[in-house]
Amino acid sequence: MADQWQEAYDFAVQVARAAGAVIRKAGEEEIKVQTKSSTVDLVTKTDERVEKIIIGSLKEQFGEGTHCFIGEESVSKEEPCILTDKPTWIIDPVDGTTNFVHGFPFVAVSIAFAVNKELEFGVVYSCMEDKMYKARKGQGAFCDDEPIQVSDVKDIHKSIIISEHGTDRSPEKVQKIFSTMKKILCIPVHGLRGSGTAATNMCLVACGAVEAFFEIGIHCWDIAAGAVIVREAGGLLLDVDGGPFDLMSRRMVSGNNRVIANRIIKEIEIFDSVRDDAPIAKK
Ligand SMILES: Nc1ncnc2c1ncn2[C@@H]1O[C@H](CO)[C@@H](O)[C@H]1OP(=O)(O)O
Ligand SMILES: [Mg+2]
Repeated sequence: MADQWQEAYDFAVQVARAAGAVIRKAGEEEIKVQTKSSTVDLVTKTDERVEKIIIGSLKEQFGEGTHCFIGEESVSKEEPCILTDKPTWIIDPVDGTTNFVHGFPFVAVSIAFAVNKELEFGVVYSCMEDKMYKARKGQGAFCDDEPIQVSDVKDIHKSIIISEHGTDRSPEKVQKIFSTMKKILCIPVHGLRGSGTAATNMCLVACGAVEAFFEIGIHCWDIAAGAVIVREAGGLLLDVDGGPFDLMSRRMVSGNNRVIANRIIKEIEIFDSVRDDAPIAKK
């Protein structure tokens, strides 16, 4: 059964490419913006439309009842966000919505597939750059069909680290985020970056452009596909406290190796975040 999910993997690549073309076209037209959890948490008709296209194509191909779906826009309409043992697609139709709205050219379609709660493959299409990142468990990671690998830098002083500011603007959280960034910058590292899309950030770790990406507040759909790509490129995933990575925890460090990841973890000021799979009343 080694190739059981090959058809699904190939189909996910096709669907991501088609979704990216829809996003590129929508970016040329007027974009109407709405907000979700706060005034800086943006959503557009394109996010909803592209998610419907992706889930519609997958349901048509693989049947309605057998596969489950966790999609950013469906979850924000209160559909459940629970990972079960069933084959499950985890989808962010437009990762980097703020970038999309502003014309900042990093926007990704992220599609992952998990079975028995284990990620089988991930596809990230960085649609403005037209770069297709993909990985399947045990088969390596690729960008536009070329194998990719994490960087071999072990000296933190020679690293670039990526993170994001998130959408929570409470001064206490912003203070912790900036305090962490200040400490990392002053190690010192070569640089701090942020592309505005978690999925793309993970691909930048996977292809060796940066050494690590960490964030608290991201959701499972932002990082599920990237998680497979980072692992298959030789990198690792950890919790921000150094423990095992938990896809639903909304916390993650992805690094090229443990030396770099551990050094970053030493500086991270952790703040609370409500798990993706928490009961809806708690969110
Ligand atoms: N509350 C949150 N805190 C931190 N990052 C978030 C977030 N909600 C979404 N993100 C994601 O983190 C990156 C930027 O911070 C984007 O990938 C963004 O995804 P989105 O564009 O799909 O919302
Ligand atoms: Mg996202």
